[in-house]
Amino acid sequence: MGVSNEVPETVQWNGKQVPVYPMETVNFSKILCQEPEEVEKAVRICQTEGYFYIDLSGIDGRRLLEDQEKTLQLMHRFFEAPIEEKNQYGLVSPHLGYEPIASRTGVLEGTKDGYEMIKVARDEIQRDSPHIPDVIKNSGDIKILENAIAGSNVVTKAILSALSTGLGLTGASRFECSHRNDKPSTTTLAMMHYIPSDPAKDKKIGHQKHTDISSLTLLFSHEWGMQIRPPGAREFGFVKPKQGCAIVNVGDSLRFASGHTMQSCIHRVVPYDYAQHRYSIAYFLRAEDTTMFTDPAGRYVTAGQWHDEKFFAFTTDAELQKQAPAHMILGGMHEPEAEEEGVEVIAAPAPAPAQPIAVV
Ligand SMILES: O=C(O)CCC(=O)C(=O)O
Ligand SMILES: [Fe+2]
Repeated sequence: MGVSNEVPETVQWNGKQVPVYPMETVNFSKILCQEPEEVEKAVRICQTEGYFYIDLSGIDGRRLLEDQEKTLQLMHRFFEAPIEEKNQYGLVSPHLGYEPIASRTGVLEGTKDGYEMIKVARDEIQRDSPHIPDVIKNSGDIKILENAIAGSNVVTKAILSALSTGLGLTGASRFECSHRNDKPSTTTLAMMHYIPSDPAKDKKIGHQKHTDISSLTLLFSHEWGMQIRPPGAREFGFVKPKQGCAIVNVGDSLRFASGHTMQSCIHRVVPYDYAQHRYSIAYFLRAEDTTMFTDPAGRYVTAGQWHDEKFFAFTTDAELQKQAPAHMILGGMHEPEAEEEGVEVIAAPAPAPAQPIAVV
């Protein structure tokens, strides 16, 4: 089934009408029971769109919503702390530690990003003395982070399992078998704070366009700002935060593991209300480091290598990033030409060079 081009709603933003794209909703309680209709629906959505709301408002999911509210309070305390305290360990590895504002390319040409972020890896929180800044490391904090990670793991694993079932995968070919809980991976909880910014004058703005490295991303935010570009769509549009729901994105690893039949969701973040602070929590469920995939260039790579290369492309300066193969930032997803990006027209990605960019 194709993606509908109908956009039922628009909002006035940055001097023009911008679409608000519809998103289907998958019910978590039904997925937990692997109800065939819901499983089929999840598979169809992943193959055609690559994003959906997951309804967590039932008894099985709402404790996770409560965990996220507690995580939000912890984030406020963390982001209000002095920079030396937030940066106590720096960025220990790409999926663990603190990244200050302007560490990456921003959403507009010539800008840096407009968010700071603290990441707590799933593997790390289970160590005796995890690298977590002291400001959020008392026993209550650790429990909150642990609950947020464990709850997000249950939700994303249930979805992954439903997708395996829906595709008729059995035994070792099921997706869960490359996402085992006790095997090393870059799976992580990323907590982000976007600063207020005005696209007309500020130079630290939003979050650049990309697809996620992950297999599945579970995203929580109360504020507007997330924009997606549905497969084949000519422009970015907003997605509405929906009460009782999180957003699920298909990322590159699942796209690759599905033989490139699932859609990786192209998205970015822009300041919706220029005066507003925005907070988001993303759980990136990633494949075991040693999982092998064929990437969009036909290379046989490990999940760990794809992660490191793409992270390097995200954080390198804008000029070098343009030299990265276009398939790196967008996971092999294609965009229609002459796109209108919704903030200003940004040059189409440079043609892919013959060689992939260096591995960090
Ligand atoms: O902040 C958001 O809503 C999205 C963040 C995001 O896309 C990411 O961290 O990969
Ligand atoms: Fe993302």
